[in-house]
Amino acid sequence: MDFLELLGAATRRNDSMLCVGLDPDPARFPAQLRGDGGRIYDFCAAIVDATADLVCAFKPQIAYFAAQRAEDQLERLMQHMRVNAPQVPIILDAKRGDIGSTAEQYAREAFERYGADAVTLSPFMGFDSVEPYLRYPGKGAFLLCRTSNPGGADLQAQRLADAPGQPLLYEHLAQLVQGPWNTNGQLGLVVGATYPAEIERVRALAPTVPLLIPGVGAQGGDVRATVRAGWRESGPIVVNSSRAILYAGGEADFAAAARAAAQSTREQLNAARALT
Ligand SMILES: O=C(O)c1cc(=O)[nH]c(=O)n1[C@@H]1O[C@H](COP(=O)(O)O)[C@@H](O)[C@H]1O
Repeated sequence: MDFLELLGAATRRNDSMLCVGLDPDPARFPAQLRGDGGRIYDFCAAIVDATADLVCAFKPQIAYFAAQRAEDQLERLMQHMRVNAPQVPIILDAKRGDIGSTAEQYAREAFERYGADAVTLSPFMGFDSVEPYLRYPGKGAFLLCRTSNPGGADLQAQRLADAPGQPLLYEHLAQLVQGPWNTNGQLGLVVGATYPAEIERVRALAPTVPLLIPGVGAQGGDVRATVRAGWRESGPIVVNSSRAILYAGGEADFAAAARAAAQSTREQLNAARALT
């Protein structure tokens, strides 16, 4: 099954548009797992097992593993998800972006070393920095478009004076991803839940591509406004929440608390969709 089929199947099966982000910070682990970073796998595997029937995707953030010299634990976690939650696609959040020859190595890392179903990429270096990922049939790539952070507007909201219709940079990117860049239907866009008006604009310009939407939960994005702006019958959304789910509990009950938080977020998303 390719990424889009997996995403569609998981969304239907679990009746969920929620992606649980795996951003493991050992300083916030429950006491029994705190320590030298050696228990990252155990923490994340417990979260995966507690939420696999509630999500449409998981999104491990590679920096949290690399910073702890824990890439081996990310490999084990990817394997764990493959075996224990094979129906849930995995988006490796690495936000890579480099010249073609280096992008080939990053693509190998994401799809061959880690076995991800999709990645996040920065499109700043242009199409030839994205194309190596598209050589992997069936794999997905989400390009940063209008990100959830306030500084995202510094560049993304700049007007392109010499492009037809003078779009903003993020609008131009949305058009490219809906059109000429999306040669095999593998691309999606990242838009922040913190900017629903921009989500709506991106959705108007890119009506069918999947949108990865982080920013609900810890960053305060509004669930209802996010779904209203981004969800369409023909255009899936993957709404990510990381810290608000991972650290919902804190102590021995962390996995159960994460499950309850995931369940509540999923229900809020579905309720918002029912009103749309
Ligand atoms: O690409 C991303 O996933 C991403 C894009 C964006 O615009 N904003 C954003 O927060 N993210 C990621 O989404 C996650 C958000 O985490 P929480 O704020 O804890 O829910 C982090 O892993 C971020 O790196």
